[in-house]
Parts: sequence; structure tokens; C-alpha cells
Amino acid sequence: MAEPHAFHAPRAHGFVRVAAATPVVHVADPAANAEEHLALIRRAGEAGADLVVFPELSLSAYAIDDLHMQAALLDAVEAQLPVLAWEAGEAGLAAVVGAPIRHGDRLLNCAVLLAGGEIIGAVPKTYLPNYREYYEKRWFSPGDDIGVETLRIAGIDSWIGTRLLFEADDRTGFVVGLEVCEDFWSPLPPSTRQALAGARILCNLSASNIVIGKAEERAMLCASQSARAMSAYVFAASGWGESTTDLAWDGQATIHELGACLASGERFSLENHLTLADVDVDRIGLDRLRNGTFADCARRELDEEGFIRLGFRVRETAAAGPLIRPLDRFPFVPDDPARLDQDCYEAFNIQVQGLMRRMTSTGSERIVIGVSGGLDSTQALLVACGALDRLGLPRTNILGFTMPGFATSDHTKSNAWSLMTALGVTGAEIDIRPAAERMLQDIGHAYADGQPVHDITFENVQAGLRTDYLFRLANQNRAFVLGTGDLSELALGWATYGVGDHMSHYNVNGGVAKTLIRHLIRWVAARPDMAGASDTLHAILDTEISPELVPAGPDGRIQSTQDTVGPYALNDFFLFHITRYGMSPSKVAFLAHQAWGDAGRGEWPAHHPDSDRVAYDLATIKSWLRKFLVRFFQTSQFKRSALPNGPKVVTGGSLSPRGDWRAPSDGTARTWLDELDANVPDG
Ligand SMILES: Nc1ncnc2c1ncn2[C@@H]1O[C@H](COP(=O)(O)OP(=O)(O)OC[C@H]2O[C@@H]([n+]3cccc(C(=O)O)c3)[C@H](O)[C@@H]2O)[C@@H](O)[C@H]1O
Ligand SMILES: Nc1ncnc2c1ncn2[C@@H]1O[C@H](COP(=O)(O)OP(=O)(O)OP(=O)(O)O)[C@@H](O)[C@H]1O
Ligand SMILES: NC(=O)CC[C@H](N)C(=O)O
Repeated sequence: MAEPHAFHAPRAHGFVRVAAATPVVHVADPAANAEEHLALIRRAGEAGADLVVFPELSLSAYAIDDLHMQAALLDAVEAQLPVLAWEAGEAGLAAVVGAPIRHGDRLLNCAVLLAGGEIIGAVPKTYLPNYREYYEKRWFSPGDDIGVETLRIAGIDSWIGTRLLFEADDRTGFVVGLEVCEDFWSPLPPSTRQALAGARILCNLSASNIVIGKAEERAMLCASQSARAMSAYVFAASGWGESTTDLAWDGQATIHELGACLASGERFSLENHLTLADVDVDRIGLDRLRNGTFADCARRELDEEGFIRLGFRVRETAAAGPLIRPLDRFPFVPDDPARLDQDCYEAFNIQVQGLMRRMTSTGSERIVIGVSGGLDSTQALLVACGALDRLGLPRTNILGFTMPGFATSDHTKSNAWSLMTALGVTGAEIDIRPAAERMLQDIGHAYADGQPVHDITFENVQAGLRTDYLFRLANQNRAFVLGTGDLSELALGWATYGVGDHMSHYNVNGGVAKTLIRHLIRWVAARPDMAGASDTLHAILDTEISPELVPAGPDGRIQSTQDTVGPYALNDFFLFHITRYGMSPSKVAFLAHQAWGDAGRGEWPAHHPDSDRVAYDLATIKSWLRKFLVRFFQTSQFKRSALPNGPKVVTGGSLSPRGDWRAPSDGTARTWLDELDANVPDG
């Protein structure tokens, strides 16, 4: 069978497969514990893991009190380390195990990294809990004074210290920092400095007894440490089998990345198990790079002694297959209904307050808007109603104009009228066709001679005239023109420049992606005070997206936006990953294929119509991504460089030249297209 293309392996795109292990524990029985470790290391290797992390003191067990001081026990633990190191090498991964280690005349509570048949190094616990139910200082010495020292263990020379990081050979960004349980309950966890020194995967080996409410506290700490230290955080706590003399153990295992939970394992299980996730160390690196504060903090906080990186080897072959981590099909639309509700609430209020502020500062009491019966002008109109309501101004101060042109359908026009009526705004109609015919005639366009020429000029004459009317109506009514173009259209340059729908006095939609606008309209439609407009809003949601600038062809097919620019679902996916993280096109294609390659896999946002639950194969993704790259990097920046004001709304970023996105208006897409062609197969 032919080898799958390297493109299909998560590893090729900067992913590291990580496992948090929850072994069944045997009290003070290192040989039995080692058997459980061996089984889990093998299983992790079979699952394609690069790193497996065991709990604190996993070889001895944690709650064994004075047995920690028994020579036979300590010898037995040491004896298992080379055995496990060999197995880790066989499995092609790095294993981090918990062990009591003698160093000079001290006993240290250590995390030990094993790989390639070797004991690579050990990191001692810095903060030993000695309060309430904890008595660790009775047996252990804190390791905070040990920077980097040699360690003689099981007859082998290795390294020990709190200034150790571990770096996989030939795997950019696979840099590991280790800490032990209580370390991350301290106000300054050692992993913070490890991250500042370059670790992207922070591991916590824990023996954290369970009491009610504690699992949530741990998850909160993991989420916050992964966010604050801009890292992945792997937490593995002891479970079933630890002594219940005075305490109980739930075996909590979680993997977080940049504040979000990628995986969390079953608690209170009686079986050995692994919690797996693919950590995106490439994304962590990209995020650190574009956040200067991280590097500034490293410069301030790291002293001259610094950290030593110990290299280790993991398997060279890269397994293809599905990515093990949550991946949103719609990066701007959360799948969780409660989260989506919250996002809609915030987005709508950001838009409304943006407009209110501009109205109060300019003393404007009236708004002029072109109402097409399409999604964008509908959303802008709803925002305008929200702003005027909150300002205590009558909705009749919103002057809505429907302006049929050569391709306006009765359907959208009647939706525009129903909407304006239901919302109680002042509606009016201006037929732009006579003016458009006159302009086409004046400029000598073939259409004026009766020829069916529907070129860009023909389109932009209509879009331009609408804008011309709106601006003059604004002068006449002491109003300002409300813009409607959304974030996705800005990314694609899908608007008529200057004298066209590109321009307005203030645009509330410029920060909202098209895929989110749909949900915002649905969210507003569900409000009790919107009952009168709800049917129309749903009719608008069900209408195919079209500029309606070119008349339908002989087959009756209307001008479809998505037939030309590609599905907004894909374009928004590309936009998010390219602008938020600066990911390369091949990685974006890989992620898009993982998210969209199989309609039956993963979550869909609430209310997403069944008929739209489609899949895109790699060839389709590649071809639309190519078009997106040309539009985004080459042909549309000049439109974004001259953008009306409007609020940033989504975390993905805004495209305002005064905000998140500055770029030259005379760039080329070549670098991105070359990368796409070099690294993405055709199918
Ligand atoms: N880098 C640059 N710096 C300065 N100027 C640049 C430029 N690149 C092109 N230009 C000039 O810009 C002009 C082209 O831009 P522009 O006039 O905007 O025209 P263009 O982008 O060619 O066309 C507008 C497109 O937007 C679509 N549209 C319009 C209105 C509403 C909707 C909708 O459904 O949302 C869609 C419409 O179907 C059409 O495909 C040319 O005259 C060109 O010379
Ligand atoms: N027939 C029309 N009457 C009034 N205004 C229009 C008409 N067609 C377009 N416009 C104005 O031009 C803007 C741009 O048109 P466009 O087709 O992009 O937007 P839309 O129809 O509101 O939404 P969508 O692009 O989601 O279909 C509209 O939002 C609207 O303000
Ligand atoms: N093993 C430990 O370091 C346990 C202490 C930790 N603070 C806990 O609450 O679980």
C-alpha cells in the first residue's frame, strides 16, 4: 500500500500527541506499579503518542508516609527506571514518571523524563505542601536550590535540577517543562519560568486527593496556567489504588492549551487509562510571537543562569489519521448553544454601543440605510433599531431605502419592505434603474445599446448609485449613512470600492463574520419583542446570498455570491486561522480538511440546517483556499486600507488598518500560493 502523503500526519503541522496516564496504583509496590506503567507506555505508543505523563510518585505511590524512607522501596523504584526508559524507547515516545530520588543526602520528589532507552533527567518538586492533610517535609527536601547537577541513578549518569527543559530532536517547539503537584498551587509556579524559557508543553505530575469541589479548582488552575503561560498544560493525578487511610483519589487527567480544555479523562475509574490530545505547539509559538508581552516578560524575569535544554528522541515515523482535539467547523460560531447565546448577546451589544457612541458624539439623530432584504443590511438595521431604542429616539428616525436595480428580485424587495414595516422604521423606495441607464449611456456602455453586457462596470454602476443616493439623502436629512459590509466581505474584497457599498459614515458589521451574522439575526428574531418581524427575518435567513447586480441567466439561476467567492463556511475558516495566528496555507488546509472532511464527524452549531451539513474534500478546500489567498493577500487590501470606522467584535480579529490588520495595498500572494502548492497534495 502506498504511504500516505506527509501532509496527512498531524505531526507535519506542529502537533505533538500527548497522553495523561492514570495507572491503577499499588501501595508501596514499585514492581507492580512498573507493570502498570509498561502497559500504559505501550498503549500510548500504539495510539501514536509522543509524550505520556504519569502522576506524582507514580512508581512508589504517594500516600505511603514513612515508607518513603525505606531503602528497599527506594532501591526498587530506582531499579525500574532503566526498564521503563527502554520501553519508552521501544514505544517511540517520552515518558514522564513520578519517583522518590536520593541525591546526596536528600530525598527529592521528582518528575523523571525517560526516552530513547535513557534516563534523560529529573526535575525535583519545589514546593512541598506541609499543611492540613500534607506532611511532605517529613520525608522530602525541596529541590529549589538545585539548578542543574549531575545525578547518579541506577548506576547511570543523568541530570537533575529545576533549571532543566527537555527538547525533542528535530521537532520544532516540542519543548517540555516539568513540575510536581503543589508547585502550581504556588503564586509563582515553576512552570511559568519554564514557559518563559521556551517550554511549550508544561506537565504536572500530581497526587491531589479529591474532596468535593476540588476538580473544578484544578481545572481552573490548569486553564489559567495554560492561558497565562501561553502553553499546553498536561495534568495527571493519582487515582484508584492509592491508599485511602485518610484520603481519596479521583485520577483527574486533563490537557489544556492556551486556556481551552482539549481533553479530560474519566474520574473515579477503576481501570488503567489514557487521556489523549494533539497539542498544537506550532500555534503556541505563533501566538507567543505575535504577543510581545510574553517575550518582554521573559527578558525581565529570566536571570543569567537560564535553563539547560536536554535533548531526547521520539519515533521518526509520523502517523496519519484524524486529529485528536476539538476543532470548530465555524471558528466564529461556537457549537455550545449557551456559549453561542452569550456571543450573540455580546456581539449585538458591541455593535449597538458602537453606533450609539458615534451618534451621541456627532449629535446625529437620524440614520440612512439601504435595505436590500439580504443578511448584512438586515443585521445593520436591527442594530440601528437597538441603538435608537436605547437612545430613546423613535425608530422612524431610521430612514430605510429599498433601491431596486436591474437584478433585484420581488422576493428580496418584499422582504425589505416587510422588515421595515415590522420594525417601524421610515421606509421609502428609489428605483435606481433610470439613473443607472443614464449613467451607462453617458459612459458609452454596451448595455445602453441593448446588449446583454453584465460586466463589473454594469455591477458597480448600480452599487455606486445606491451609495451616491444614500450619502446625499444623509445630507438632506441631517443623518449619517450606516454601513453594512461584513468582515468576510472585507477579507475577500467583495464590495464596490469608494463610491459603492464599501463606503459609509460608520459600519457596524465590519467586525462580524458572515457565518456569525446568520446566528445574530436568528438570535434577535427569537426575542419576544421581535415577534412581529420574526417570520420576515427567517425568510431572509432562508434566501440565497446574492449581490443581485446581474440579472438571472436564461436557466433562471440567480447571481450566487458563494459560487464566485466560495462557501463562506470555508472562507471564514481560512480567515480566522490566517489572521488570528498567521498559520501557513498548508496548515490551514490540513485543519480545514480535518474540520470539514466528514460531515458526520464532530459538532455542528445549534440551528444549523441539516441541508447545510456538508463535507468538503481536500481538492475542493485547496481550490477555494487558493482563491481566498489571492483575494486576501493580493487584490483586496486597498479596500481595507480605506475602511470606515466600526467596532472590533470577534477574537479572530478585525481587518481595520487602524486595528488588528495592517498590510500593503500592493502585495502579492505568491509566497502563500507557493507554500500551498509545495505542501498540499491535490486530493
Ligand atoms: N491595489 C489597488 N490600489 C488601488 N486601486 C486598485 C487596486 N487594485 C484594484 N484597484 C482598482 O479598483 C477597481 C476595482 O475595485 P472595485 O471598483 O471595487 O471593483 P471590483 O472589486 O472589481 O468589483 C466589485 C465586486 O464586488 C462585488 N460586490 C459589489 C457590491 C456588493 C456585493 C455584495 O454582494 O456584497 C458584491 C461585485 O459583484 C464585484 O465582483 C479598479 O478600478 C482597479 O483599478
Ligand atoms: N436593492 C437594494 N436596496 C437597497 N439597498 C441595497 C440594495 N442592494 C444592495 N443594497 C445596499 O448595498 C449593500 C451591499 O449589498 P450586499 O448584497 O452586499 O448586502 P446584503 O444584501 O445586505 O447582504 P448579503 O451580502 O448578505 O446578501 C446592502 O447591505 C445594502 O445596504
Ligand atoms: N501532592 C500535592 O502536592 C498535593 C497538594 C495540592 N495542593 C492539593 O491540594 O492536592
